[in-house]
Amino acid sequence: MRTPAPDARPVALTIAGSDSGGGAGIQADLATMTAHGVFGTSAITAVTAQHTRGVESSFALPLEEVEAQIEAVTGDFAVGAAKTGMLATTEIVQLVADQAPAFEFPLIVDPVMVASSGDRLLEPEAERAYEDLLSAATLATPNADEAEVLSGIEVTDLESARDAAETILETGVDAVLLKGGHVPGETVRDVLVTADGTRTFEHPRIRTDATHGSGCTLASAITARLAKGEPLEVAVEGATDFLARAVRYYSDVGEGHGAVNHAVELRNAAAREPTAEAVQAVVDRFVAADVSGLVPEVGVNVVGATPYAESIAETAAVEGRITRTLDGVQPNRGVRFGASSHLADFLVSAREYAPDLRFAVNCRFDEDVERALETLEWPVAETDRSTDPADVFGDRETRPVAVIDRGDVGKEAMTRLVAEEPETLADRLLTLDAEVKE
Ligand SMILES: Cc1ncc(CO)c(N)n1
Repeated sequence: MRTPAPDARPVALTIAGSDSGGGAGIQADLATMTAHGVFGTSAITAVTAQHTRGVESSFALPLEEVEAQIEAVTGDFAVGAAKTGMLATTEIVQLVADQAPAFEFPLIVDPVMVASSGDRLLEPEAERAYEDLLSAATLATPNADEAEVLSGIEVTDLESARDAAETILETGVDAVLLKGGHVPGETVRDVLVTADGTRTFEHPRIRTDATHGSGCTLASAITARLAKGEPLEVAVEGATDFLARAVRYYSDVGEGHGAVNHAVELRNAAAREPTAEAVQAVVDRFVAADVSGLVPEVGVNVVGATPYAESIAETAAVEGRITRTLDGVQPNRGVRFGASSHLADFLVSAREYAPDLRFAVNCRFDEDVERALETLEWPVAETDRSTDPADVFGDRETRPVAVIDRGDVGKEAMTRLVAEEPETLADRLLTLDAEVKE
């Protein structure tokens, strides 16, 4: 028999409703906990028939069954943190409020009242019972509408958000994270208020309605991080960053707006090795074909971004670039993440507007290259220091495959090729090389 190799992980608990649509509720919570390396347990309060367009029906479980689930989990597991989501009825809110003082772990209360589709998920009478539950909680995570219900203060800006959060603190909850997603503006500001003060977490707003599951995902990310032992502010910062990516790279599922992507970080991490291998394969083709004729003074680099890359650290490139040798071209060192600065920065900026672009290579620019590009009739864009990447990559119809920079005093002229796939990138450079040699 084989020796088992147990994997001990922190445990988190979600007390929430089931979303048959998978984006929100228990399904979002468990996926988010898994994505954080935490073992997720659950107590289901209600079953909803739901999809990306709305809630078709909702059925609250008998109180004893909710209680039995919470007791089953807390009586056996070393729960590190718990969260509540949809609690559906006054009785369930009251049940959790009665149990919460005995919890030996932090409790995050996401006071779910209305789904992003506009459908109610809590009976209106239950709103008052939340005060009891909050008195035993570590953190409440209301959105602007829920904060208004809980505090009586309409949240329209930072100041009213702080006022509402401070009013909610009077219930006895240790901290309030008032989420800014529902407050208009180019920047989303989530305000964390505790007895010690206020801290704001800012993210550029993402132009999408695919926010189904965002509240559940944020609260679960905080819960998972607290279960792992992160201090509250660190957990909130990490969780808001996690959600920003989950929204930008949302799951385009269902006929409605889609759902947040709980797996982005996991998938991005898993894509690192294949991305580095793809860059290496492109480099190998350039070495085999000997692209010496296209190598500029500064050398050639090949950069590959993981599918959800937003920083240079998430791009792989040749350390020391590819340079000319006596017989052909050679990479100076291996492929490593964060090895390129210029070309990687170019690719990361392009990805702000063309997020499916994943690979780039730079090469020489001169009259021969310009002539070859004209013959090939590729879409070409021209940039200089002042060009905004939005103008180059913003429109999918006119997206260039080559971007030329004619250079400046002390700055070598350069061609950059981009592609969605590594093979396409290599084909393009080799085609250009052949055309230049014509
Ligand atoms: C089950 C469930 N919980 C929470 C939300 C909030 O989005 C939802 N839509 N469905």
